[in-house]
Amino acid sequence: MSEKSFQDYYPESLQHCYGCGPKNPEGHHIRSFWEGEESVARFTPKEYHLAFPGYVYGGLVASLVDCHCVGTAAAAAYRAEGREPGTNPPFRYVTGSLHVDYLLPTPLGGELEIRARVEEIKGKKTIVTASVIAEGKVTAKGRVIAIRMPEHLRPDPG
Ligand SMILES: CCCCCCCC(=O)SCCNC(=O)CCNC(=O)[C@H](O)C(C)(C)COP(=O)(O)OP(=O)(O)OC[C@H]1O[C@@H](n2cnc3c(N)ncnc32)[C@H](O)[C@@H]1OP(=O)(O)O
Repeated sequence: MSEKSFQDYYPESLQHCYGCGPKNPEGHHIRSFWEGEESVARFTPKEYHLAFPGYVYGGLVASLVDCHCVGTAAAAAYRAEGREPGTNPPFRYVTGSLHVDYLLPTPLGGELEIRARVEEIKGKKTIVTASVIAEGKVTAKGRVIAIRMPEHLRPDPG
């Protein structure tokens, strides 16, 4: 895929996240994009991502919600300022809170779609909600409170 994802605009030093870092060879490489007012990520779990036969491990589902929503918070911050992603100063967010409701078992074997919406931007806090969709059904819903990364956690202050 040639289009740049939200995560491709993270500063290089922050591209190693296990969930979404493009530069983590062992990671999930979650990639998020705008589709109008929603953001979308697509991910196909591997056979070993199972919880019980035929269904996806809930921790993986939570990771998909987490990284997709945190990436959406960063992308939304650029949008709110009318700036292109990747322009300086870069926006960086971490997870303050991650809540997931598992509505149905998520079937293993096909592509999952994670669709998110920004509910609120208030100072350094952004609330993002997400749905995980498999075979046309919403199997999980999530809510993330993403917080602007504090200075002391930044590997590349600026
Ligand atoms: C970009 C990099 C790769 C992507 C990362 C992928 C996602 C991740 O896995 S990140 C790793 C997991 N998360 C962490 O390790 C974060 C650990 N926690 C922390 O560092 C801090 O507690 C942190 C940064 C979340 C908040 O600290 P701080 O900046 O001092 O926040 P603070 O000023 O107290 O609060 C700001 C606002 O956020 C809210 N808030 C802060 N923490 C939380 C929380 N845990 N839950 C809910 N709300 C919170 C506060 O209530 C406040 O809201 P309001 O403005 O409405 O009063």
